[in-house]
Amino acid sequence: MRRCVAPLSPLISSSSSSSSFLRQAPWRFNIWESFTTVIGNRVYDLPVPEDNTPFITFVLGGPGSGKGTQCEKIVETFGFRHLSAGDLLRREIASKSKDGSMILNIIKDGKIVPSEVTVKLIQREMESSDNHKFLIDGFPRSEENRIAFERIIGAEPNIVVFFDCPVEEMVKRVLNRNQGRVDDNIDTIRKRLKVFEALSLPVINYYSQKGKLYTINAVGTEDEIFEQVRPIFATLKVSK
Ligand SMILES: Nc1ncnc2c1ncn2[C@@H]1O[C@H](COP(=O)(O)OP(=O)(O)OP(=O)(O)O)[C@@H](O)[C@H]1O
Ligand SMILES: Nc1ccn([C@@H]2O[C@H](COP(=O)(O)O)[C@@H](O)[C@H]2O)c(=O)n1
Ligand SMILES: [Mg+2]
Repeated sequence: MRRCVAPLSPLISSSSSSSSFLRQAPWRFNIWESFTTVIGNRVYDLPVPEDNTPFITFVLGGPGSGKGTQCEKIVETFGFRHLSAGDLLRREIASKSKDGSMILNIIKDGKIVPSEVTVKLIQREMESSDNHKFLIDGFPRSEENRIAFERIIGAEPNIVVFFDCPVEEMVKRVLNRNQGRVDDNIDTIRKRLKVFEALSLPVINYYSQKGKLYTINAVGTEDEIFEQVRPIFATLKVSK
């Protein structure tokens, strides 16, 4: 069935905000319809759930590859909810929660926070969200992250988008970011790149083998890169 609806937000927010959807089996999440949605004067095909089942996109890539930048564009164009694992962890530090200082030390060292901590933060955001189309940015960073998500959330990603960027470009972008992040210095960047290669690349390969991976060449202007991203979301249709 195809319907023309505008604006986007009423489509994706729903009256019943059940938190039990996360506990359902992932193979039940495949009932989707395609709607034609008008945003401004442009028309896109969007995946729209028939009910409140989540549509989960993992967004992966090395430090500074442009995940956060492209997620903002996906949110603007396709109305997803953006959950950055790094931002959730930084919020814990800022709120001085019991895990805050442990998280800060790990981030300064470029290492990975225990999976249970990160997944619980993601779970809280997912369960309280009216929007069930999620971009989970910077997660999973390791096989341990991936397995903890499957165990705690009880779901797998529908798709995985990987921003493939050369190391020199990532280093240049991070060093120019200027957002006052404690990990945006050359020593921590080196450590993060090692962690990316040793722990994150195996996860990317895992999703490639499962046929869920979309690889984006992350070199170019932000707009050029988004033109590679756009068709992934514009044509997503999950058949009944
Ligand atoms: N295509 C691009 N060309 C040049 N600079 C870019 C591009 N995309 C993003 N940037 C800039 O590079 C920096 C890193 O981008 P961003 O924060 O989106 O990366 P990230 O993958 O989320 O990194 P991290 O994993 O460290 O959070 C930012 O300052 C951003 O403005
Ligand atoms: N799944 C994750 C994600 C992030 N971290 C820690 O946060 C740092 C910053 O993450 P960004 O995505 O904002 O770059 C990262 O280097 C890790 O220390 C994590 O532990 N687990
Ligand atoms: Mg980021």
